[in-house]
Amino acid sequence: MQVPNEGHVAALAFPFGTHATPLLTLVRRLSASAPNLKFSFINTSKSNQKVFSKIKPNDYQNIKPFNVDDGVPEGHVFSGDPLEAVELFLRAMPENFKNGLEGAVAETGAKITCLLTDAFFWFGADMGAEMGVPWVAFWTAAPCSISVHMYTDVVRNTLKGKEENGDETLDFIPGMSAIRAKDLPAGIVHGKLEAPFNIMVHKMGQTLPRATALAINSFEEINPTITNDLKSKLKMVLNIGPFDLAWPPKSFSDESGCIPWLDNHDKASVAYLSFGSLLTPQPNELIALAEALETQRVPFLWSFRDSSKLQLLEGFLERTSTLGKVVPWTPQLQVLEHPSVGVFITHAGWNSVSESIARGVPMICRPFFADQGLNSRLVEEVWKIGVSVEGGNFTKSATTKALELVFSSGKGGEMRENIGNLKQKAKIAVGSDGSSTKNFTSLVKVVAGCENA
Ligand SMILES: [O-]c1cc(O)cc2[o+]c(-c3ccc(O)cc3)c(O[C@@H]3O[C@H](CO)[C@H](O)[C@H](O)[C@H]3O)cc12
Ligand SMILES: O=c1ccn([C@@H]2O[C@H](COP(=O)(O)OP(=O)(O)O)[C@@H](O)[C@H]2O)c(=O)[nH]1
Repeated sequence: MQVPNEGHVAALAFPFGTHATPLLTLVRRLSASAPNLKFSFINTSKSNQKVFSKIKPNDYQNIKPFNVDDGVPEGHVFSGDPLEAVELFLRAMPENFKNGLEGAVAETGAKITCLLTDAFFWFGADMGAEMGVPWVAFWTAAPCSISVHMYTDVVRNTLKGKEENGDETLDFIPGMSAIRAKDLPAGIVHGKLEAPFNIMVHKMGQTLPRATALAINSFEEINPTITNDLKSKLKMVLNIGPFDLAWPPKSFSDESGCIPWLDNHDKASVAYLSFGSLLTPQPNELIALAEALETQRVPFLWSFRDSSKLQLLEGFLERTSTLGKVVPWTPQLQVLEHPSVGVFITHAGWNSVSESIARGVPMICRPFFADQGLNSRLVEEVWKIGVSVEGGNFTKSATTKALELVFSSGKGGEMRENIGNLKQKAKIAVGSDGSSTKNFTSLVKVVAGCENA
């Protein structure tokens, strides 16, 4: 594809959770398709160090990181509340990004020709308008969750006064008839509606119609009804994923020897556990998980990021040293790809759910916050490719029941068939004539400033 324009794209990253990593992957994909473009990746220093440390300098020749203020005062002592860093950052926006943009233009000598931001940053609409450039919003979660944020006012008005136990369904929103009020992210109908993060996400839902394009790390066929509804409300909706299928990493690191360990196990026999980059279950749930795995003698590979909590499992780790393996981090894509992995016990973060679908691994979901409840509901009730933990948190009995369901029941076989079908649809979407491939071509044209994208 001919992309004639010299251009300078500013990418603005949300530095928490797994947001900056997929945005950098997208920027790298765009840079590979449009080598004439310059990219400035504007993010906090801490998040830039994390995401750029995972790739080789040769992999980002036209991409330059710029660091912005994270809003944390000099000498600040954190309370331990994970929301504190997020709210300090939100207070620094959008001034910190305006300063970042000025720095990028000054250093490169090239004015910005396209604004590509995490979809959270609703102010991209005003910034793009002031600069006279397209604003492309990038949503790193599922189409379903962006939809509920666009319908927030409708949800609030429709459910007002009706919500008792959260079982009310959103059948008044296209594609949402299986979703309950209790599955929604906080800040829509439950939680602190006026908390800074929830105000930001509410404004996002109201402002997205001003975006030139909304890019999503998903594929149209995963939920056609929601995709078509979003297309009826937005200028351009471009599902361009799953990224890890569309643009697979060339290499990976397996410092803990996960793959050789999996090689010694039978097909579909291992439970893989991971709760993303932010979360570790509470002690009682960790112990319940361990008891279920040990009693059921299920081989397990456990990505356990908070080493300070490992001592909770001391006896368990000794007794199960020949049954399971606990590591601080795994090459998750390659682990899910391995034929020995039979189930993914997950928090249902979108990247993890998408990666599990792309590799055909059924899930046991234990959502904690944000969009995880939504994703878990889609897994269990819409796509029928896994289960949510009964009662909402890990107990020995609920975990045992979920493991038996996936590994040993007819329903488990149905889940494997259903996720195999979704995996096939994902592969077609990223194929040479697939919907995600076509959408990515359109996105390159928008970002490169080509007319009639
Ligand atoms: O890192 C985060 C810190 C925080 O205080 C709030 C969130 O919220 C969300 C979020 C909220 C609402 C929604 O509809 C989607 C996401 C965060 O997004 C994370 O996105 C991941 C995909 O990139 C994944 O879906 C995780 O489950 C989300 O936590 C992060 C934070
Ligand atoms: O041991 C691990 C655990 C997680 N991940 C990756 O971390 C991301 C987690 O993103 P997700 O959206 O699931 O959750 P979040 O981190 O935002 O809570 C996914 O891409 C996983 O492949 C990984 O590579 N190794």
